[in-house]
Amino acid sequence: MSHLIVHGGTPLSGRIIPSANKNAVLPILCATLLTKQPVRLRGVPEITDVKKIVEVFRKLGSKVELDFKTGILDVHHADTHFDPNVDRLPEEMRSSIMLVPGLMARFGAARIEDDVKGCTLGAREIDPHVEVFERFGAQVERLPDGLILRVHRPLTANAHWTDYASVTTTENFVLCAALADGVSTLTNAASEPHVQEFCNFMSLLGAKIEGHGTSKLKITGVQDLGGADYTFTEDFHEIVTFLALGAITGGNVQVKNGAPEMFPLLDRTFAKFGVQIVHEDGWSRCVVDGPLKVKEPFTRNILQKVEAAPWPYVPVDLLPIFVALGVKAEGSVMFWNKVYDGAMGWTSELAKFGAHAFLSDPHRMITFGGKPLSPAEVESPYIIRVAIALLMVAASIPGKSVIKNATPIRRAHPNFVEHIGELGARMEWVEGD
Ligand SMILES: CC(=O)N[C@H]1[C@@H](OP(=O)(O)OP(=O)(O)OC[C@H]2O[C@@H](n3ccc(=O)[nH]c3=O)[C@H](O)[C@@H]2O)O[C@H](CO)[C@@H](O)[C@@H]1O
Ligand SMILES: C=C(OP(=O)(O)O)C(=O)O
Repeated sequence: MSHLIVHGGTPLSGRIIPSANKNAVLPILCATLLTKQPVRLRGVPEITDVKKIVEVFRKLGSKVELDFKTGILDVHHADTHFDPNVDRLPEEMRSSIMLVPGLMARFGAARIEDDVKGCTLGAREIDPHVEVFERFGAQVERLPDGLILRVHRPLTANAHWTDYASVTTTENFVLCAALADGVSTLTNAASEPHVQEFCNFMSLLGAKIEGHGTSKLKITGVQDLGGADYTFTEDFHEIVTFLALGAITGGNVQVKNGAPEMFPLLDRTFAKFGVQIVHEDGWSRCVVDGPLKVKEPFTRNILQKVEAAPWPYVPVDLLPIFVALGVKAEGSVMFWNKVYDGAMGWTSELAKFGAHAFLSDPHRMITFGGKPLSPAEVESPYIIRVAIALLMVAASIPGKSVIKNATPIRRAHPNFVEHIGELGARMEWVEGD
């Protein structure tokens, strides 16, 4: 287990270039299984989830050359083999489930391990995925530790309408439909920036997708997909995180941002905490004027609030980042996670800093910010962005804090500590129990 020692109190300032978005990189890596042509990916981040997928590709006989220094990954699934009774897929990461379509399309069989749950955010169902696989013709067999899926190829095109806009279910639908026989449609598709990036990559491989970025996708199956040379775009999660780190420490951070058109709601959310975000010439910067202060709503007797839900709402993965600002900013804010039922239970860790955060119910938390904070030893749940939020609070308090079990950060953010060190952050990893 890795812990982070944070020496807080230094305003973070400077320019920083974000990495690629884990939630775009992983489905794109899984998509490469659908083609027998070589694929080159550029800007691949050095994160543990990427390493796990690459390891499984190598075990299955695919050729992978990966250099994290240049960020270039060459993958060629030419001599790939798979036996669902022998081969296992990576666990403790949600993206594992997106290896299923490639395996089904190539080998007519795939597995889902029971532990494809990823961050401990609450219920993370596999049923919407299984329904998609069944729609494409899969027969499902229950094992003690997972599922085996068998299917005749090519997969059968279909029209499907999901219960809710699920990110990885949408990606799995597109992966299955790309090589299916006929035209498939998905209603209630997810449209997060990483889903859009994934669809762009699929189109580059030769998939025929209409409706990118909307809630209805139409995919016309093709016989084969080709190769590609693709460069990842900047991760909007990292952009928001770096800007928020600048704001919470009273610094001045500028982040490269090639897609400011994705930011209007995020900018307004920052403004609720008294933080102005300025986008200029491909860069975004945070501007703070004195201590953070919550913007009072005009409506009397209601709380300021941040509602997180599937895109185009504020993404649930960014909610903890705004909670950290809520702890710091003077005033009260209600945070509402409309997606997960177990993502808000870390108020007790915030209290160790002296923060006042109240868990109203499994989906809602209220911060009463601006209380005096002091350094503390806190423990992160297995949730990437909560580890970061705790780090943010610690970075804003003069003195030494410890974030125990901060390892999940390494699942999504390459060399995070070194990276923000360039902005003046003073932190180090230590190994322990
Ligand atoms: C690898 C990857 O891309 N992971 C992301 C992906 O996970 P993932 O694709 O697993 O998330 P889903 O969009 O499927 O939602 C996860 C869970 O939330 C619940 N749910 C979701 C939406 C909804 O309207 N109602 C509802 O109940 C369900 O229990 C569901 O199982 O999207 C999540 C939501 O943006 C992010 O937190 C994860 O970082
Ligand atoms: C929750 C996340 O990832 P996963 O779905 O892989 O757990 C995340 O990226 O914040």
